[in-house]
Amino acid sequence: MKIQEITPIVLSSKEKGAATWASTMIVVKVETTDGMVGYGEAVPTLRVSQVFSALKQVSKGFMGQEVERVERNYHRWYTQDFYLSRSFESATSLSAIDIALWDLLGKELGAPLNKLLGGKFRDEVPVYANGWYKDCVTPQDFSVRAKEVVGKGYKGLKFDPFGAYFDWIDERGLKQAEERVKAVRESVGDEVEIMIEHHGRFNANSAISIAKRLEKYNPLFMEEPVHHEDIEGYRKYRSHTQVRVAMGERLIGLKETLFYLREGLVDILQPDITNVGGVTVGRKVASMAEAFDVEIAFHNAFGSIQNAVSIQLASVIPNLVILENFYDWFPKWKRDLVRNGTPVENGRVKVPDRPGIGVEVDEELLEELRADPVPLEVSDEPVWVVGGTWRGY
Ligand SMILES: O=C(O)C(=O)C[C@H](O)[C@H](O)CO
Ligand SMILES: [Mg+2]
Repeated sequence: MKIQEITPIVLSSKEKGAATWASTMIVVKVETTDGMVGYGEAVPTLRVSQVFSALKQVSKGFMGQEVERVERNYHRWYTQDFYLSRSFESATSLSAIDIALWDLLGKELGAPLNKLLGGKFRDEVPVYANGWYKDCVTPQDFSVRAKEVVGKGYKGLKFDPFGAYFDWIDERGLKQAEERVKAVRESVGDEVEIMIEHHGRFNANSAISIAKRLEKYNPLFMEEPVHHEDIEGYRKYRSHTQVRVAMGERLIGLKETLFYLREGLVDILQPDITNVGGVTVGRKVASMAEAFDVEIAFHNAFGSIQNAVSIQLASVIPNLVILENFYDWFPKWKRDLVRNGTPVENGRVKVPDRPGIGVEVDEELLEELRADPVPLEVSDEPVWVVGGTWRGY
């Protein structure tokens, strides 16, 4: 079965999500000479028009190739693109096409992705909630909302308590962050995991002060405490704190990931299948982390195709700790796009056994939501925060 057509499709709707980046989705549709269709997804955040164009370029490396040779097809583009290790746009395009090829392979064989990858290690995947704290500003807001989330059965919650602070945090910012975290901890009790999202925005000294203030609330991890590329900052943070560090959502390849692992900068790795290199590299990265005794918590913040493939991969690896989940805080259209949903029950998602990545896309809705690949609007609140939280009180 050969690749006949690769179509990037930008989806958008006026319905707001929990975050600006979540208002758009980039889907890739791959059609074969046998008339089969597979789906993948790429990252939109402030890159919609660039990723759309990159997909057109990367697709050229796949046209006419045999679907079944996923590793070889991946390597074909790895061979071609001199700047792949430096291009987020190329990496996410390659990842999206790779996901669609695995989807097709599963559909051709009538097997779910988990079977192609060696079978389920677990029948249900534990997930944590993100996106739940839209518009939360005061400790009281966080406390009330956190209780609702736990009421839905979630056993883990992630949130960013730092408001509009960036690079540097002062005493007032530390106090506000602590009050918010304390409010959540008191509201959910000791047995629910809380995860502190820093969005990679502090210098090392600020991040260290934060860790010292917040460690008593027993967070499962501190996510991206310093800027992604701040290697010296990570080293300093590691040598001055006792907390667990999670990072990895911006990693765009196997060897870049090896660097962070070998340097001992991370305890819980968060690769994103839609930019680390699809299923092909996502699986390798998880195994490499396993050899370093590092656990996996896949980053899973974008759309329903990413969610489906992340559940499949999370079901097969032995070193999964927990999977990110926005499903209950997606705008409705993202849930509707896929006919067979993956609801969260008791903090877990049942692993679907449908062929491929396990989604049946509503093609009519896909056409209705199709939008032009235009740049996203930029406001004072950065696109990467959960909406309405870039504020102090
Ligand atoms: O879900 C997370 O961990 C995030 O950090 C969400 C990000 O803001 C999002 O991935 C930006 O693209
Ligand atoms: Mg993050």
